Amino acid sequence: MPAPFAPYPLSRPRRLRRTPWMRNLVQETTLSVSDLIWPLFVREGQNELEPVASMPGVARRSVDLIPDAAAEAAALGIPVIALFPYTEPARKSPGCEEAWNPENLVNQATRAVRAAGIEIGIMLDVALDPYNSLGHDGIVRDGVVLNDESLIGLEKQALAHAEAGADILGPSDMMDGRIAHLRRALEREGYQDTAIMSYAAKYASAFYGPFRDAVGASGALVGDKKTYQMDPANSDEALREVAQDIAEGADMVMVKPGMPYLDICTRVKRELGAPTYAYQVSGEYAMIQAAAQNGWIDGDKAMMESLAGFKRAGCDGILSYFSLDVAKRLKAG
Ligand SMILES: NCC(=O)CCC(=O)O
Ligand SMILES: [Mg+2]
Repeated sequence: MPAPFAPYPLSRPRRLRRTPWMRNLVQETTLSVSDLIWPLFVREGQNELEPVASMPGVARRSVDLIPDAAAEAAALGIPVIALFPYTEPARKSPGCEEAWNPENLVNQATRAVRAAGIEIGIMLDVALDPYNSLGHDGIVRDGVVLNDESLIGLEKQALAHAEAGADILGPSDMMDGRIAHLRRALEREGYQDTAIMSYAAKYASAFYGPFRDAVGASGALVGDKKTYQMDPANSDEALREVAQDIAEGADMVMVKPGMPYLDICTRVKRELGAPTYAYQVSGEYAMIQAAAQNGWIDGDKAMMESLAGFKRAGCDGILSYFSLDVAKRLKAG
């Protein structure tokens, strides 16, 4: 039989796929528990564990339950948890003052984890949307999301989070100049060791829907976020955004969402070489869970494959709602 292409039969790629040990030997990337950041939702009350309907398997926990979740993550080797608040509507305002309340939910939860002596990193978002009655990440006046005025609030929020004990701040607001502004404030106030993981290339995406449900922001948002989050059509612009945040003092950078933007992850890692993370956002999680619940895909396998994709694309780590399940699977081997 004639060879269908020149190297065959000298090259038979299937040789390297014959057995599990051979497949392990030639595996190019590995997903490890140390790649994972686990987002958790915090709510008011005592001993409350409230499922989020649009995110099967995800719940909002009252502050008192956060240390147990953190301890479980730490025991599995997950390096970082990220805390997000479900803010009661009565605590939201156009001025977003709850964002820098030392006693807001994420600050309380951070202190509770610290008080319990759990060895795990804590990341807190810096953005005004969970606290804004208008649902936007910055201060709104006459229908416009104001850039420089928003930085003043973001600075107060960042300092309150650093004071509460956050190890990593995640500015997710996409205002221009926020990283330099926050970095200077942190230096000035003595928080020089507080790391910044910038949501540097954050797209105006339809995949955030379930998250807004989880934090109670779905009803609040007036209009859309296209004047500050990026156009999904753009790639070079992401490189400029990320380079700017690194120059302004970001220690780590993030691409968000994840799966539809793996090309951006690859470019950012290759061209800028910074510690690069992807956020596998709520809509990506919900798609996999919904299909799995319908029996249309094997949810566990799809979960592991989706995270392997981030590593192959060049990411150093992933924020994923699957983190706990992934860590358990990796431990089981
Ligand atoms: N700043 C954090 C998010 O906006 C998360 C979005 C999502 O999971 O859909
Ligand atoms: Mg920017």
